[in-house]
Amino acid sequence: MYKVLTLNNISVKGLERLPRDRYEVASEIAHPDVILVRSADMHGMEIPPTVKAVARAGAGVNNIPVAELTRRGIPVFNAPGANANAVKELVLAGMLLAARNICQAWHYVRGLEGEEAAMEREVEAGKKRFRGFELPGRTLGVIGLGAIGVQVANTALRLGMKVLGYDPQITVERAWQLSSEVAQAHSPDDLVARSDFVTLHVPLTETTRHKINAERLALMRPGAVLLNFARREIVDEEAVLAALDAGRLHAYVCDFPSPRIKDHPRVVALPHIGASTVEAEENCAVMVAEQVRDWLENGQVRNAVNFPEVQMPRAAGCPRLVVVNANIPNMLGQISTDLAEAGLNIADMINKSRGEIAVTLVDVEGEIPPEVIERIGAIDGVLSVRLIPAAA
Ligand SMILES: NC(=O)c1ccc[n+]([C@@H]2O[C@H](COP(=O)([O-])OP(=O)(O)OC[C@H]3O[C@@H](n4cnc5c(N)ncnc54)[C@H](O)[C@@H]3O)[C@@H](O)[C@H]2O)c1
Ligand SMILES: O=C(O)CC[C@@H](O)C(=O)O
Repeated sequence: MYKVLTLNNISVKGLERLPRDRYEVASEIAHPDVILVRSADMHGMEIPPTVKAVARAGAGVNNIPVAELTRRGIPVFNAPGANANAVKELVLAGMLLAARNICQAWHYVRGLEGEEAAMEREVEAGKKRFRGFELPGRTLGVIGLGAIGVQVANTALRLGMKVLGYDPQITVERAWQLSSEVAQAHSPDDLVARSDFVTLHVPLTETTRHKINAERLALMRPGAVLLNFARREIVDEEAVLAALDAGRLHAYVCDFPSPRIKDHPRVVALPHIGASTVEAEENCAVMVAEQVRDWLENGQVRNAVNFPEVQMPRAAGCPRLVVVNANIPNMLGQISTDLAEAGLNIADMINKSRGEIAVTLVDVEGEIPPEVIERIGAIDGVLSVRLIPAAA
């Protein structure tokens, strides 16, 4: 029985992919094999030695100690693209909220008092304060052209906007998806200087922390709108408040409230609901549940942020060894020598590496005695070795 610890609410649709006869899932469970998480902060958490995988039912993994888990030979899975449409829709809503001053106007109306005729007079008198602007012809700058950024860029074009993009590490897959009408910005400075709206879709890393700071805000067009549905720390909040107060920035729309920004009249801060749709929660949970299951039951890796992709069909009737090892010379040689010395024949084998980690799958003809597994586990550089019984 595999034990799965959930640190946040995970959609039932995903959990249903883990059959109850083989998986026990709970928010409190000793000796977990897997941890399923959304936004809970795992930095500083003691991660038990039984853990064989951590899975983020979402995109960002900045709440997970990925480097430490990599050193321990534990894959961290996520769900690339599974919540991208949900975030895209909220970004579009955010552009309209800012362009038409919708939150401020709504707030104004909720403060109105009195009888119908008086209220009508106040409405007509007050509405000029909320005059906005339209999207067609305006320029949207998208920083980060991954799953979300590409969808935001392509949809903005369909709304009649001009779109600039910046992503020096765009993948081939995303480049194929991106409309050829999206113009390339030469740098973040170039992008912010030429945009009426700037939207951020990069992961939080040391490189992206405070990507939008006072210097960059000073380059933005007067009256521009900044949207941040990526992570709070990508923006320097103090600098944003100063730009709003100076009238440079028209609005800051984000998914990350903090005490210092949430009440500013030109800030719209939502409670991290970018991925909070039924569809996105299901997509993410289903994707990571299936990936975790494939890892535990077949040793195959899909969508891990720290492990190589590894796929090998099961050889009929053969148990499988799953070895996680350091990406150094002669690991395969030592593993196959141990098997050969035990008189075991290898039916199929694959070895894939990424950075400091390699994964080796070996399908072996016949039973593998525990002492052979122990010997492989003791090879210098092997981080873990698991035996998966022959597929039924
Ligand atoms: N608000 C929410 O609920 C919510 C939901 C999903 C994702 N997110 C956040 O949005 C981020 C992006 O999500 P995604 O699914 O598009 O991820 P993704 O991995 O598909 O795309 C990220 C893109 O950013 C690019 N990038 C990285 N560093 C960059 C830099 N310095 N400059 C320009 N581009 C850079 C990468 O090349 C990649 O193409 C996530 O990491 C997460 O933090 C928030
Ligand atoms: O799980 C959530 O609700 C937020 C997810 C989002 O921040 C992500 O990075 O995918």
